[in-house]
Amino acid sequence: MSGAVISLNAAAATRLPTALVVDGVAHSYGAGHVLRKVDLRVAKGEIVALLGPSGCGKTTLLKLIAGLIAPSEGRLDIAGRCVADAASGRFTAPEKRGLGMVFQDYALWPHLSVLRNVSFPLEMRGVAREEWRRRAQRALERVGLADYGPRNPGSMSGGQQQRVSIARAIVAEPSLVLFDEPLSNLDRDLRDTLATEIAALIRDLGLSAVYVTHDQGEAFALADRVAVMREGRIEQIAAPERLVADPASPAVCEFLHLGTLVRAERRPDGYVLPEAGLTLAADLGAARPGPGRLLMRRDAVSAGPDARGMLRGRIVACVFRGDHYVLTVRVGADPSPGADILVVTRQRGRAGETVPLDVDVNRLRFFEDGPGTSLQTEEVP
Ligand SMILES: Nc1ncnc2c1ncn2[C@@H]1O[C@H](COP(=O)(O)OP(=O)(O)OP(=O)(O)O)[C@@H](O)[C@H]1O
Repeated sequence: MSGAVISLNAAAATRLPTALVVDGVAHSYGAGHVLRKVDLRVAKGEIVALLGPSGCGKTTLLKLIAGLIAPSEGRLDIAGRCVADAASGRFTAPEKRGLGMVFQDYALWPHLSVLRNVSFPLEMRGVAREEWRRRAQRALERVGLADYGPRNPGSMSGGQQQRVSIARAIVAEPSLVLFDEPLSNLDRDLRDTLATEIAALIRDLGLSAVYVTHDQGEAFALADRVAVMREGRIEQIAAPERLVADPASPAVCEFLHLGTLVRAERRPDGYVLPEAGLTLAADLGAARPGPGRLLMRRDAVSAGPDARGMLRGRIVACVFRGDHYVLTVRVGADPSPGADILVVTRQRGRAGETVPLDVDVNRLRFFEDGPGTSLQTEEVP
């Protein structure tokens, strides 16, 4: 996206308060809660992605922010103004919240030209004709569609239509832009390009955004912070690098595919893996002993001719990933059922082959059992 920049008045921008505050917000569509006391703050100029599996409540949270539904508990502030408060019954209609929205299905009016689709939010506010024409044209230039104003949206590709809806979302320079899986109908290459462009656009314009996706790559490419959601809660919110380096729970490890999670018992002299019937020796000093899950990051386990062979395992599967192979290696002494560990290698492995493995115990991460830890033990490569 290139062209003229629609810029916020810098002095006004610095005076704006936090873009969004979600305070103890809960929601249910009927019997069960689909959102449970969610807290979230989005700073001015920040992009936060809501990432999580289907049904975890991402869209419900976005709809609450948009004003398409009302919270059953809690309060929402946008740009320092309360827009919903369950306790007092306060509720501001969506069109009065000062938001831009981009949906998965573009939501363009087929009977209006591209320019009129983009100018619609300005026309609704009573902006004079010359002014809305000029600003809509600038927004189209900003998304790389300067010459498309007179066209009909139906005659454009999916990617172009989504650019039109992005132009419409930013034309009124809202303090907050909401994105609901905007790229999921597009092919992979276009998704990567548009994700980068959306992030640059939001930053150039000094806007803030909440971006719903179930695609980790997309979330990591464009967000300053990513909120990993699970079962109606935010399990962890942090910068992408921090999520990977310091995951808060087994569920976050599973969702982000950070490695293999195996059941383990932590003891002062190492980790006992009951499924494999073996112990990984490590000096764990004063760490509290007990049962839990052990994250074996892919880069914590190595296989191949140079491995000293702390463990031995049998290759169960080998998947080629373009520039590396992912082996599933079953470790364990009979009669234990064995534990499957994912290992990244440069060489193809054959199913049935026995391989020596090295484990860097300093790169393991242990999660004590407790409320909230996931029961799922295997990671999908
Ligand atoms: N209008 C509705 N009436 C009843 N239940 C609903 C309604 N909308 C959503 N739900 C339920 O609320 C839960 C959360 O749905 P939500 O759409 O927020 O999840 P999501 O994380 O956005 O999922 P997806 O990625 O599949 O869109 C799901 O169990 C869903 O079935």
